[in-house]
Amino acid sequence: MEGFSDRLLREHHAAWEAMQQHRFVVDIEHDRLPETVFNRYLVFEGNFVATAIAIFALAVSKAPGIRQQRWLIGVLNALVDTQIAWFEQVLAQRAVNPADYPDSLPGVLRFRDGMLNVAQQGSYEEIITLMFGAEWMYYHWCLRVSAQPQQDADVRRWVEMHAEDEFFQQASWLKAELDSCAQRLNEEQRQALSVLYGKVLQWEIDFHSAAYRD
Ligand SMILES: Cc1ncc(CO)c(N)n1
Repeated sequence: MEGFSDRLLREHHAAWEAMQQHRFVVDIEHDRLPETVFNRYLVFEGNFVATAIAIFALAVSKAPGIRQQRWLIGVLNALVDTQIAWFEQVLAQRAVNPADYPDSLPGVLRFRDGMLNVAQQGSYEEIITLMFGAEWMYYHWCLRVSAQPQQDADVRRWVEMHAEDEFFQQASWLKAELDSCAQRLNEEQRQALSVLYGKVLQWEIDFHSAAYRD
């Protein structure tokens, strides 16, 4: 039988494909992403790590048991240590000053506030839907693009970080957890999660488009 996560992928195939073929993704695939776009994206992403920490912390507090909490705390640890450190190092090395790239753009704010509001107001299942939406999509484009070369070592590393087995395990855990959560929901609740998943993909598309603003 089709799992719930595969149902979401099927129901939102058009938005999924729009993200997989987003200008940002295809520019990296063809090794032609403008440096200013990547620098701006790094600032937006670095700021989003703080939001992601808040979202995963809310998931820990709303999780149904210790098994889920143990895994999610591992994710939090990676965000707080490895990810934050990577952004500090890469922004310094590229001499990118976040103040030069204001992130109060509609696409960035909708993504950040949309995700954070759902995490604050919503259920554990909704938070799992958010993060499955973000990570499974990201893993897939990075895996495809990692087969092509990127000259900029930071762009290359960024793609690799999201095509590696560790990130695949994280995205797969969210997928399996969502399938398991959905078994305990009625059809109306599943429909609501499907609507939410569609929003996440659209928020992602708009977030990635925002990096092109000059
Ligand atoms: C904007 C965005 N979406 C998804 C991911 C995957 O974690 C990410 N790092 N950034």
